[in-house]
Amino acid sequence: MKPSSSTPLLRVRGVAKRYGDQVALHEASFDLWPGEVLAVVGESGSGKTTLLNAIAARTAPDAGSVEFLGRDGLLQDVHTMSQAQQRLLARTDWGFVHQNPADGLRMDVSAGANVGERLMGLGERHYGRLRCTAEEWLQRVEIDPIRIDDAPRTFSGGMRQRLQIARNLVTQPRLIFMDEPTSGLDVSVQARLLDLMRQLTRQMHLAAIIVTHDLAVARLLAHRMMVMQRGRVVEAGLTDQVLDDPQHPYTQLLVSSVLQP
Ligand SMILES: Nc1ncnc2c1ncn2[C@@H]1O[C@H](COP(=O)(O)OP(=O)(O)OP(=O)(O)O)[C@@H](O)[C@H]1O
Repeated sequence: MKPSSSTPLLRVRGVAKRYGDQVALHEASFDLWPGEVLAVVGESGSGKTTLLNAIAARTAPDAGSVEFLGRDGLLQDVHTMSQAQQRLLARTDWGFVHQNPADGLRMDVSAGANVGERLMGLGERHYGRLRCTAEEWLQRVEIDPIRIDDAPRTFSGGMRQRLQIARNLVTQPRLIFMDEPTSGLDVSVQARLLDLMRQLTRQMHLAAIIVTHDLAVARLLAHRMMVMQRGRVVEAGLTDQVLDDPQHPYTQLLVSSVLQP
């Protein structure tokens, strides 16, 4: 398809997934624009992670299409590309921040190597440049560069998450997927991480899809949100509009349960 100013970064149409008899995801469709942050919210088991994994080509959907706007300006279906193309996308234009940092980091190699690895994957071999870029990125995510040779298993939970973000952003991706990036962290650590994520997405004009069960995360980070219940998108819209004036009874319940003391 030819690019135009009305071409989204990501075009998702009718994506569906079942596990055996169980429908985990009914047809989901949406567009995501460059620099836009979309939150996917809903209770446990509502299909958020299934949707995220289907979009990020981590699992194959049973139906539907996911098209991504390449640097050549063309939309390409990520599920019909070769595995080599998918891998290239995953380590260049896309990032994936896991809920558990151990799934996204190499816990026993140095922080510097964790950040430099994606650059090396793109052909950078100059040790001095790799180290310098890793130091810059540690600083950007508020990790003291003095820790560059330490392994993430010696880091706190918040530091590990920030390192995961640095590792993903070093290749200047255009889209980042995040699966419950702040859950399991102390409230003050969460607040700092959210602040950092907001700052980086804005500075880098980075689009993001963030799966969260926490409406406060959506409120703080997302331009738009989608609410899921039992595998269906039941409401979607601008974040403030959805949270301040929820239309669907399930969204109303979610919002009111947060407001209750
Ligand atoms: N690999 C799998 N095999 C079988 N069923 C699965 C698998 N993955 C997910 N499911 C089922 O699909 C449904 C949606 O799960 P999913 O993990 O997408 O929900 P979720 O909203 O991300 O939940 P949570 O917030 O708990 O991670 C659930 O009923 C789940 O049990």
